[in-house]
This record gives sequence, C-alpha cells and structure tokens, in this order.
Amino acid sequence: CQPTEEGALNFTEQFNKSAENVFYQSVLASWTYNTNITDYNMDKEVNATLMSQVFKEEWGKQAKRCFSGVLNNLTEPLKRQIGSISTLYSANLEQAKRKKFNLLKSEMEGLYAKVTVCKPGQQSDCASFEPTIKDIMATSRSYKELLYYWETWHTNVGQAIRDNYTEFVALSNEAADMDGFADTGAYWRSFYQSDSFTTDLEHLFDELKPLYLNLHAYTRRKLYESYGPQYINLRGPIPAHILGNMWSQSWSNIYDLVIPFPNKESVDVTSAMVAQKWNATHMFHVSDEFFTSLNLIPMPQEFWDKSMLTKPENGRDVVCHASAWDFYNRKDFRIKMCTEVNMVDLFTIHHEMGHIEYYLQYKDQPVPFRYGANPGFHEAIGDVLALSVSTPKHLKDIGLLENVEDDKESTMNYLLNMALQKIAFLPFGYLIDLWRWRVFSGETTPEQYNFDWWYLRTKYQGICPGVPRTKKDFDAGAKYHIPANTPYIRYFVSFVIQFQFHKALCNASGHTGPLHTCDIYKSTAAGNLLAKALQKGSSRPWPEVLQEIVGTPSMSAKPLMEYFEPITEWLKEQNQKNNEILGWPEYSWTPPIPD
Ligand SMILES: CC(=O)N[C@@H](CC(=O)O)C(=O)NC[C@H](CC1(C(=O)N[C@@H](Cc2ccc(O)cc2)C(=O)O)CCCC1)C(=O)O
Ligand SMILES: [Zn+2]
Repeated sequence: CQPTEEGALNFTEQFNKSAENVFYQSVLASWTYNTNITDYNMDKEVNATLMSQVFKEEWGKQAKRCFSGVLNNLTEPLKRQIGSISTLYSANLEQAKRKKFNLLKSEMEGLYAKVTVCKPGQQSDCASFEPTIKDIMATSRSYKELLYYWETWHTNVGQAIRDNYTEFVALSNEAADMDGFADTGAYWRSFYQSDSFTTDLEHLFDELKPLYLNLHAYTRRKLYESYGPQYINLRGPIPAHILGNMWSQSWSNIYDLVIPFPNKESVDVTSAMVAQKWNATHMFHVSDEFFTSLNLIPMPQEFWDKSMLTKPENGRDVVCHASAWDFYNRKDFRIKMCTEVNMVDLFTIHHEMGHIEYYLQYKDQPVPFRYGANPGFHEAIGDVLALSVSTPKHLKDIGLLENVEDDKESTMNYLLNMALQKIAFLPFGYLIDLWRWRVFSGETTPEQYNFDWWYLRTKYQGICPGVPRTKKDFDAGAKYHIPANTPYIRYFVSFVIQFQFHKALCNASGHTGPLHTCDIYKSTAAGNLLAKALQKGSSRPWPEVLQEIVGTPSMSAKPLMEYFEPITEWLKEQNQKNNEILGWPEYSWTPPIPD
C-alpha cells in the first residue's frame, strides 16, 4: 500500500466496497436472532460476528501498518476514516477470547429477553416483561403488587446475568486497551471527541437539577396523598416501584396521580387511539407522514415488508425492546418493536423512525461515516419530531383530541405531562454511565456493583428500593442497556440537545410564541435544515454540525429550561405553598415492608 493521500483514497474505497457485504451479513444474523431467539440463531449470530471481526481485524491492521506514520499528512475526511477503520474494539481479541466475548454478549441479551415473572404463589402463570410486566408497572396502583413485580423482576434478571457481566467487563476492557484506551469507558467517551465532555455533562446536570428537585418534591407530595404517610417520607427518597416505570426513569404513567387540574381534558390520548381502533401499522404510517410532511425521506417499501412491528403471536421468543436497524447495504432498514396501541408507544415509534431517517439521510456516506455526528444526535432526531406531535394542537390535528383549550390550566397539565417524561429522565440518563464508567475503570468492583448502583440512584434520582437489596443482587443488570452493552450517556445528551434542535427548527418554521406550543408539522424549511445535518453522518466534528443547525457549537440547557419555564415556575409555587423540602435529606430512610 502507498502511505500517501492517493493510497489512502484507494484503501478506503476498497474498504467501503467489501465492508457493506460483511456488515450486512452480521446485522442480518443479529436481526434473525433478535426476532427469533433460539440456540441455533444465537450460534449463527456469534459466528457472523466472528466473520465481521476477522474483516475488521484484517483492514484495521493494514490501516495501522500502512498509515499510522502519515495520518497527519492526510486530508481530514481520510484521516477520520482511517482512524475509524483502525479502531478494532472486540476484533482486537485473540480468537478464543473473541468467541467468549460474543457468546457472553448474546447470552446476556437472550437471558434478559426471556426472563419471566410469575404471579404471586403461582409458578405456572408466568409472563415476560413486554407487555405484561411493563403494563403492571404502568397501571397498578397497589403498593404491594408493584413491589412484588419490581422485586421479582430485579432479582430474576439481575442474578441471571451477574457473573456473565463481570467476565464480559474484563474482556471488553482488554479489547479497549488494545486500541490504546484506558478502559471501555474511555473508548465510549471518545465518541464525543471532547476533553471537557465529563465536566460539560456535570455542569449541564447542575443547571437542570433545580427543575428535577421541584418535580421530585411535587410528585412525592402527590404520592404521599395516594399511598399515605407510612410509605412516603416527605423528607426522604421515593420508593422506586411506584413511579409507573420499572426503572423510575419516566413518570408519565402516573400522570393521573399528579395531574395539576384533573377537571381539564387529559392529554393522554391512549383511549382515543383504542376507541378509533388504531393498530401498530397505522401508528407507523402516522409517524412516517409527519417525517414526509417535513420533506424528509419516507420509509422505503423494504422497511414495511421486513420490519417486525408487533410481538409475534406464535409465542416465538423475541427481544421486545424496541430498536432500529441499519443493514449497511443502503436499501434495507428495519424497526423491531412489540408495539402496543398507546400514546407512549406512538412517541417511541417516532424515536425509532428518527434512527431510520438518519440512516436514510447518510446512506451514501463511506461506511465509517454512517453514524451520528455523536451518539446523542442519533437519539435526538425522533424525539425532536415527537415534541411537535405531542402538542395538544397537533394531537387535535390528527383527530386524537377533541376540544383543545389554550388556558393556563390546560398548559400546566400538558407541560407537567412532558416534564414527567423529560425532566424525570435526566438524573437517570446521567447516572447509568457514571456507574458503568466506574465499573470499567475498576473503581467499582463486582463486590460493590449493587452498593454503588443504589448510592447513585439515591443521590441523583432521590429514589430508594422498596425492599432491602443485597450484594448478591445485580439491579443494574435489570436495565436492558447493561446486558446489551449499549452506552447510555447518549440519552442524557439527547434530552438536552433535542430542545436546542426543537428551538432552531421552530424558528426555521416561522413559529412565534412560547416554545412548548410549537409544532413544525409540514415545515419543509425546518425539515431541510435538519436533513442537511443528518446527511453528514459522522463525517464532520459534532460541534460544527450542531452550530449549523442551532447556531452554537456547544450543548446548552437553556432551550430545555425555556420550554419548561411555565411549569417549573408553577411547581416552585406549589412547593413553596406546601413548604416542601427540596431533595431528600433523610437519604437513608427506607419504607416499611408491607405484610
Ligand atoms: C440495532 C440497535 O441497537 N439500534 C439502536 C439505534 C442506533 O444506535 O442506531 C436502537 O434502536 N437502540 C434501542 C433503543 C430503544 C429505546 C431505548 O432503549 N430508550 C432508552 C432511553 C429513552 C427513553 C425514552 C425516550 O423517549 C428516549 C430514550 C430507554 O428506554 O431506557 C426504547 C424506547 C425508546 C428507545 C433506542 O432506540 O435508542
Ligand atoms: Zn434511540
């Protein structure tokens, strides 16, 4: 090979040609396993991953051998591509360790997907997480029942994968180390190419913390009124299992318990969707129509033909956790989702379709550039559009809301509902990788996995387990992204920048008035501004791409705070009226165990 610009151009063109086929095979094998969990398909996934690792190793070693001395003489795009091709991660490992790494990962995914929880005292009547357990956590208002499902789920899945995870961490660190990273956490943080990344995140969280404390205090008061003083300490953390979500990461399912003005029309349109006999396919078409109204690319026919939009009836084991898939052949893009007809899933569909739109927009980039400007960008796209779709005005436009009133009380109801989804999430989105970076760096040993987990969960989220947890438990493992080894800080980044994007697209659409009323539906100006950024994939540094859309090269909490300003003021007033304590000074309090 020639270590010249010319040679690098040649090298990357050759790589791109063969990469598409290899990556397609590997993604297809993963898709087949995720949509039909059998030992045979797991074996095929492991082997297909081995093939793509061999490919990456070949090209990565060649790239390093040929260009490591001349990287700085190459033009930026070639330098970025060669750098990406040279980063091997698990393909660094020697054969036996590589196989073990793949096996552990596939096994943990399969175990997580197949864990069931049985009805109290009935070992014959057991159900999987989606939809059954998920729905119980969302709709049950029985403290005792919620606690049973919370505890059994965490114990069953955590203990199932605990030992695999410890072994997996060691192999993952070894692989990252061979790329020159201190550990896997350092490798993951490198996706953001910023030495100030962790301090930027800390500053953002500190800026947003008052919003969370006010929402937390108000919600705790409402839960106190519902569950009584024996289970809620107004100066302590909230029991984790009564917030409407298995991980207390989104509180929108307890909207009915906290709605400020119950006499006003509720913005939860699930009942309207059911009454109008919406089904999964229709929900996806409604989402697709929103994307095309912005002059974005429609879902291709192959998407409709090959996606899995609902949980198979025939009892096949599938990974129900929703996901979007790029098959790297510029034609095949799919979503796998066990869709239920409800409002939360309508927004999840927009989230997943945001991934597909990004894949479509950058599909003609060289393979190393077919990623988000940073992973947070990829997570933000769908949510940005969902911010418009969730406005009462838009829900009325698509026939899901009857009369929409524009008075203060309706605004408070709407913004509180959004806060239960977006503000409640912030500490959770922040702490997951705080915990994982410490695990990868070795600061958190397997002995301390669970202690550190609950230390961070109480410190940042102001929640506590409803029953004592021991170090035999592995509660972090009960969250999909840990066994799936999917980084999580991308969601915290997304929840901040999606409001920067929203504000910029609203301006581009000519919106005037408060940010929370903006609906960019049918604005091709907004869509074109977004598309330009998406087409770049990961070919340009993310601050440059961010600057192009929102006018500033750095993450800012200001647009999020502007969006929620009316409700944060209202919450402050409520909390002052009730003399609420903000925070949980009695942080070691735990609730009594129901008999
Ligand atoms: C092949 C592959 O893996 N593809 C990637 C995409 C890619 O990398 O190209 C992918 O599809 N990942 C799955 C993951 C699914 C979801 C998720 O896990 N969400 C987080 C946090 C959150 C919560 C609320 C919210 O509004 C937004 C995010 C959680 O539920 O904790 C589930 C529901 C929403 C998104 C996803 O789509 O990000
Ligand atoms: Zn996502």
